Amino acid sequence: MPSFPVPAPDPAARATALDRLDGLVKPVGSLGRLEELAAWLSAAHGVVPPRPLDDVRVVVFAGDHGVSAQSAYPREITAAMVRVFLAGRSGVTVLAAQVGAKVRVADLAVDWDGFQVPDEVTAHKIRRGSGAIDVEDALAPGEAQAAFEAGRAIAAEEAGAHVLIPGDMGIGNTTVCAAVVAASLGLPSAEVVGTGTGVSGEALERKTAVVAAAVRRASGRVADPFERLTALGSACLAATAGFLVEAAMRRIPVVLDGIFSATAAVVAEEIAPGARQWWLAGHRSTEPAQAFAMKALGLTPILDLGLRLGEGSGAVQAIPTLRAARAIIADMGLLADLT
Ligand SMILES: O=C(O)c1ccc[n+]([C@@H]2O[C@H](COP(=O)([O-])O)[C@@H](O)[C@H]2O)c1
Ligand SMILES: Cc1cc2nc[nH]c2cc1C
Repeated sequence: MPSFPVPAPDPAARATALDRLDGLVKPVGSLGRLEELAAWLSAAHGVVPPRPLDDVRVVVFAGDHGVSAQSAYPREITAAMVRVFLAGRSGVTVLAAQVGAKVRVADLAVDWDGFQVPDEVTAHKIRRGSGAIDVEDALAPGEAQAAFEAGRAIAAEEAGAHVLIPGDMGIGNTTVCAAVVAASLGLPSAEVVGTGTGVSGEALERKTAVVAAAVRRASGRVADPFERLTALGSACLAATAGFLVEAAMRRIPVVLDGIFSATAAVVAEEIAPGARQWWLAGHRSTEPAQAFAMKALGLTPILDLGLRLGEGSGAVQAIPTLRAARAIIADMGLLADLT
C-alpha cells in the first residue's frame, strides 16, 4: 500500500495555548470543551491565537448504492437532491449559509440519465451506482484507488479553506457504512445497523441481514483497506477517505459529520496513520455505527442534537462553537493584568 505521510499538529503551539488558557480571566478549566478546542486549533494552525475560521467549505460526495432497497426512500432521491444542492435549497446549504460556509457537490457515482449540471459537479465521476454488497463487490478492481485519488484531488482544489467538512448524499449509504464499520472494527452487524432514513421492524431486520451477508461474503478480504472499500464500500466512501487523508497531509482541519464521514475516517486513519489528529467530530448522529467509529478514532462529538440528515449538516452546526473557542483565546483578558 502506498504511504501517505501526515504531519503532526504543533505541540509547542498547543503548550503555549494551554498556558494562555490557564491565565485567562476565569477559574482554571471553567470553559471546559471550549478550552480543549482552542488548544486543538492552536496546534493545528501552529500559532496562538489560531487564525480566524472565515473560509469554511463543505463538499457533498454524492453517489448511488446497490443496496438502496434497504433505505426508507427511493434511489431516485440521490439525483434529485443533487439538483436541490445546486439550487441552494438543501438542509446543509441552508444551515451552511447561517455560518457563512460554502457548499460544493461532487457527483462520484450518481446513477442518473443526465440533466445539465456544471462540469465541476461531474469532473471526478468514477461510475454510476455500486454493486449490491451482499451478493457482489461494490466496485471493480482499481476503482477504490481511483475514487480515493479523486477525493484527494478535490481536497487539493479546496486547499484554501480554513476548515473542510465532508458531506454525503446517497440513498442506501447507511447500509454500506454499517458493513464497513462492522468489518473494520470486528463488530456484529446487529450492533452497528441503524435506522438510516427511517426503516424499522421487518425492514430493519432485512437491512441487518444484508449487512451480515455482505460482511460474510467479504470475510478474508477485508484486512486491506482498499480491498475492503472494493468489496463493501462505494466510490463516495473511497473518495471521502482520500479527501480526509489529503486534508491531513495539507494540515487542513476537518470537522467530521455523521455516519458516512465517520466510516470513511476509520478507513482513512488506517491508510494514513495519524490523520485523525486533524479531525474533530462535529456531532453525534443517531446511527450506532457512527458512535463506534468516533470511539475507535478517539473523537468525542462536539454537539448532540439528534440529527440524522447527513450532507455535512451536523458538522456545520459545530462551526460557531469552534469560532467561540478561538475567540476566548484571542480576546479574553489575563488574570495577571487584573488591577
Ligand atoms: O449522517 C448520518 O448519520 C445519517 C443518518 C441517516 C441518514 N443519513 C442520510 O440519509 C441517506 C442514507 O440513509 P439510508 O436510509 O438511505 O441508508 C444518506 O443520504 C445520508 O446522508 C445520514
Ligand atoms: C429527501 C432526502 C434528503 C437527504 N439528504 C441526505 N439524505 C437524504 C435522504 C432524503 C430522503
